[in-house]
Order: sequence, then structure tokens, then C-alpha cells
Amino acid sequence: MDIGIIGAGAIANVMMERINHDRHENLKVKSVFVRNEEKYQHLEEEFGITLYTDLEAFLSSDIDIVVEAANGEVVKSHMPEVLKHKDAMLISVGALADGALVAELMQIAKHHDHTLHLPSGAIGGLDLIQNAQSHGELKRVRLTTRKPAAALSYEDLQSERVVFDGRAKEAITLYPQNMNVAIILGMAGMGIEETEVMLIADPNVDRNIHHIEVKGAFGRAEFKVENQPLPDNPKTSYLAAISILGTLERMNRHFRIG
Ligand SMILES: NC(=O)C1=CN([C@@H]2O[C@H](COP(=O)(O)OP(=O)(O)OC[C@H]3O[C@@H](n4cnc5c(N)ncnc54)[C@H](O)[C@@H]3O)[C@@H](O)[C@H]2O)C=CC1
Ligand SMILES: O=C([O-])CC(=O)C(=O)O
Repeated sequence: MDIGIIGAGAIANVMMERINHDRHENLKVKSVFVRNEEKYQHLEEEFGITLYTDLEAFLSSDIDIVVEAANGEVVKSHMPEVLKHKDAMLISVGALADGALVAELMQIAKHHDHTLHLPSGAIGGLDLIQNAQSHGELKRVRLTTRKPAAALSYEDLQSERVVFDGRAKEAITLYPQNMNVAIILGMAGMGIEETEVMLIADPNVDRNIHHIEVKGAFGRAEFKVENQPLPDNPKTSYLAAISILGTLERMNRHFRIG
């Protein structure tokens, strides 16, 4: 499968390393859409990709799927056009807190017979949560995220501080680069207005920790992910990048788990 990526930051670099540098059996990153071609010129030689600054030319290149790894604004401005031409995947799922955008993307995907894939990002357990919700039988979903204080721009904090306590919908508005997980959790389960979220800045941790608690007719579940941050962008967990790889790898399988 030939891949086009929008963005050339921390997640895009892990993808190019794992796919092109490590010579993945079935995947290849062919095209990368950036704003500043000069800044990213070195990537062409390093990973054998072609850079594009024109969306139409990028979408006309020889790719099967477009992966967004940029930010929520890019999802809003570019994803409707992308989905008209290609299957797509997006990691800045926080943009989907906008119900009108979700409706537009669904309509375009259906009309053009394309699929929009939403990887689980920096968390897991979304299979369980979707199953538990399939008859509207979830009672409570709560996410407690703990990040290094510096990643949340609290450089001088001496002890942990709750910086947000509310619902997923508001969390992503206040922390668009840190609360994408709250939105995918909400979309998989009870919705972004019902999903409870607490965000803690902690000067004593060096990982991005997500603790998820779920209650429903099935019983209860609890899981905790202690994520290694990416050196290029400590706000972002390594797991978010490899959730894209895993989703791409599973797309064309004849046996599917979960
Ligand atoms: N779903 C999840 O669980 C997670 C999602 N994320 C999200 O993933 C996205 C990417 O994360 P990182 O790679 O760490 O960010 P990053 O900041 O390292 O890279 C983003 C790249 O996108 C580029 N970009 C911005 N606007 C662009 C445009 N109009 N056209 C082309 N490129 C553009 C930037 O120049 C930058 O190189 C962010 O939105 C982040 O919040 C991050 C972690 C977890
Ligand atoms: O990478 C993480 O641990 C979570 C994150 O930044 C997000 O959900 O936006």
C-alpha cells in the first residue's frame, strides 16, 4: 500500500523510519505534503519520498491512502477534499469534536465510497468500549491523563496539579494537542459530552499516562497506559505513531481480530 502523509513532524518521522527506512514488507510512504518544501528537502533523500506543497498534486500522486499527521486545523481545511479522492486516516481526532465536520466527512466518504480510519492513538481498549456501548449499555467512561508538567507548559510546578476536570468536548478545546485521546474515547463510547476527563500536570512523571475506567451492563473495566513520549515532541506518545502503523497493517487482512 502506497501512503501519502500530511505533515512532517514527530509522528510522520516515526512512520517514515518504521516503514521506509526499515523497508516494510507491504507499506511504503511515497508522498509527503508540507507547507515549506525547503525545510523538509532532506527527507526526499533520507526516505525516498516526494514532497508536495500543492494539495491537488499531492492527491494526484501515486498513493492509495492519505494519513493526516499535522493538526486539527488541517483536518478541517484539507480532509473534506482528501476524502473526495482517497481513503484516509487521521490522528488529530480532536477536530472531530465538531459535529458538523463529522457529518460532512461521513457524507463525503459515503458519496465517494471512501473510508476514514480513526486509529486508537495513544490509548487502547476501544474494542471493548465499542462492544459495551453497542446497545447503549455503557454507564460511565472516565479518563484521567497525567502528563509531565513541562509537556503542558507548567515548567516551574513543584507538585501535581489538576489543570482540567470536566467533559471531553471542553478538554479538547482547551488542550488541542493533548486531549485527542479524550475525543476518540468519547466517539467510541458514550459521546464527547458524557465522557469524563481529568488532566493532571505532574512534575514527577516522565511518561504520558492515560487511566481509563469504564462501567456498563457488561461489568467494569480499567486500564492504564504509561506511554513513552516521542523525543521530537514530548506531548505526543510513541504509541500514537505506531497505532497508525498497526491500523495500516490490519487494513487488508483477511483475518481480523477485534
Ligand atoms: N490521537 C491521538 O491519540 C494523538 C494525536 N496527536 C496529534 O497528532 C498530530 C501530530 O502530532 P505530532 O507529529 O506530534 O506533531 P508535530 O507538531 O511534531 O508535527 C506536526 C507537523 O504538521 C505540520 N503542519 C502543520 N500545518 C500543516 C499544513 N497546513 N500542511 C502541512 N503540514 C502542516 C507542522 O509543520 C509539523 O511538522 C497533532 O495534531 C497531535 O495533537 C498526538 C498524540 C496522540
Ligand atoms: O500522546 C498522548 O499521550 C496523548 C495526546 O497527546 C493526545 O491525545 O493529544
